[in-house]
Amino acid sequence: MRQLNGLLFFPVTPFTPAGDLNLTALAQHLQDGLSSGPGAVFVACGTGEFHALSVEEYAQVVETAVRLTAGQVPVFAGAGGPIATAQGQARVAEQHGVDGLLLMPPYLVEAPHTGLVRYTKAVASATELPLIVYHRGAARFDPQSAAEIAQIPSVIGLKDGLGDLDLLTRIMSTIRSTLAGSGKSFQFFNGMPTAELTAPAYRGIGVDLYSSAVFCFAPEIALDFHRALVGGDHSTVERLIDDFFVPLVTLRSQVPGYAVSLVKAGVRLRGLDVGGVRPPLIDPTSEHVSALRRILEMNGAPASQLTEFEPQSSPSSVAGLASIGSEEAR
Ligand SMILES: O=C([O-])C(=O)C[C@H](O)[C@@H](O)C(=O)[O-]
Repeated sequence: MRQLNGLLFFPVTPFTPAGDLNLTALAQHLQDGLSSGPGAVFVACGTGEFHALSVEEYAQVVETAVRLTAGQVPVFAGAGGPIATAQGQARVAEQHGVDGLLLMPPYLVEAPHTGLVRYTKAVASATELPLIVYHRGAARFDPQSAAEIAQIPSVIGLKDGLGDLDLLTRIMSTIRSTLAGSGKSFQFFNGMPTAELTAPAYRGIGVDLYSSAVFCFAPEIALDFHRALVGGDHSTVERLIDDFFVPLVTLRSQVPGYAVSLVKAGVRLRGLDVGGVRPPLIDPTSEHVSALRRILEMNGAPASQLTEFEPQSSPSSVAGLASIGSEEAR
């Protein structure tokens, strides 16, 4: 397949107020995102609450994404969990015509590198699809094991969500020398939560591609940042980091899981009702949603499109954190 480029769109998965899959809202969300010109669509991944989808829902999300995208850009789908589940997802995604898979880290267990290599090979053996391996959580490779998976013919890339640039530089170097002369091209991705914040640092070690969850709810800001970064417009990069991404990450860091639930709240704030998140994630408190609204407004996100939002949960564990507001949001 052709090399990926541009800004990578990781859509949310909308739910109805009753908590069911909302395919109508998903179609709208995909159309909105596609109209802003992403480089690829990655459905049912972290931002898309991969961990919370049933087998049937996964198939519906993938089918909708492939149909709506209609070949404009490549579509990748998440796959993971128990080997048989990941293999089943890979087959379903392949039947629906996706262009590739993002292999999610295994849950719960910690495994040695040899086990992670075997896991990757087992999923790869079930499909013809190209695979990008997500380097995050329990899936921590060292340079040698990363080079081993890079030699699996269908593995085309590594998406780093660890943020250890020392390790990643050594992994990249080992993969480069391992694949030298093989003719195989291999891509690296910055897959950190709110990847824009670290995008300049990743670019410094040669990783230009990154996933953007912000693209879901503020595509104009995500694209301005991407253009500035690619074009070497340092003052715009710094301005957006200072005025938008740092306040957003400060807010995001208040509660585990906000990397996803704040994104969903952001999509709602911009006018599309994509519902809340499924447990174990929780929706942001109304104070945190107000802080997000302020961050958007201060960065020129049109206020006229902002809609009110009633959070579904305000657990006591976050009540004391609700003070994040005008000061920190600035
Ligand atoms: O699986 C996922 O959704 C991601 O890892 C991508 C996110 O878009 C992340 O990079 C972010 O929050 O910008």
